[in-house]
Amino acid sequence: MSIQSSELITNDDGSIFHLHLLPEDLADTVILVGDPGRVETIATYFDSVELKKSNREFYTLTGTYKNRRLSVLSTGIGPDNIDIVINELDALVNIDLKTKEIRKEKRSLNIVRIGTSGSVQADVPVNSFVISEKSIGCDGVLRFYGNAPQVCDQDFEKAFAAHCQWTPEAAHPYVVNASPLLVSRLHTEGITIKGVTLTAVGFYGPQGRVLRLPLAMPGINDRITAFRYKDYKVTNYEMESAAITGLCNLLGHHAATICLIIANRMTGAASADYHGYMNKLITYTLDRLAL
Ligand SMILES: O=P(O)(O)O[C@H]1O[C@H](CO)[C@@H](O)[C@H]1O
Ligand SMILES: O=c1cc[nH]c(=O)[nH]1
Repeated sequence: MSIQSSELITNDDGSIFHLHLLPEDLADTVILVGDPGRVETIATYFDSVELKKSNREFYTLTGTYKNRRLSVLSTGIGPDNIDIVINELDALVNIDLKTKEIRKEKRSLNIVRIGTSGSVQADVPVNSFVISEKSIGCDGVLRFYGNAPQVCDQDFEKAFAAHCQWTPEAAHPYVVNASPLLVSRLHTEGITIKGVTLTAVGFYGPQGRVLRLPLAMPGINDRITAFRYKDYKVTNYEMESAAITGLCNLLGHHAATICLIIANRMTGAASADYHGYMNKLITYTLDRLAL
């Protein structure tokens, strides 16, 4: 049965609606970044570039690094964009865009986010590299998908919401696991830290920042810092990891996030050399993916 044109929109050239990509434009390993400028930075390390396409905040570049074909794509900021990006990446590989029929043989992509992030633990300092072994989604995106509970750790969710006194007026947090294969490929003892990443739906209030507006959950960051579940503690805040991981788990793709800590919310420190360390994180990650 084919999907209606209103549900899966394509452009005049046959490309998918927002990403403006054709199936052949995409490598099996896709690096996601928030900032379109970071796509160009990553490409400076490539041996060759075969394609550049952009629409809105979605800038895609495909090329090779040490003979491995990779695509790099900017998502812009926030989990709402992730709903678009992951559904469209999946459609590119698992739906025939001409007939709009779901393919019988499914393909799995490796999707790795390279991001920036704020630490919520004094012992996870600025300039460290954190791999999100688990992500806690406070964004609500996954809650719109009927089979979401199948990929969520509901005991962890309940413990987190109870400890943090999470308001029922905000979306109930969901907890998802990164691909163990990608986590072990990206992790090196002494270089990366495995952690639990909180995906917020905004940068200010949703990450407990107060400028002129009071918080609905005062003291939330202290409760997040103190939270423990089994051997886990929350390490960092960003804005995409849980939505990427949750949707990839539902759709059968492998996903992981690795972030540079640019701010420490507990000590008040900010990275003095964010771009230098981002370059180090990029080359580290490219080398791990090229193995
Ligand atoms: O540096 P990127 O990848 O954009 O990631 C982080 O930075 C943005 C906020 O400044 C959010 O997208 C957050 O997730
Ligand atoms: O504190 C931070 C830093 C980067 N990105 C975020 O989302 N939060």
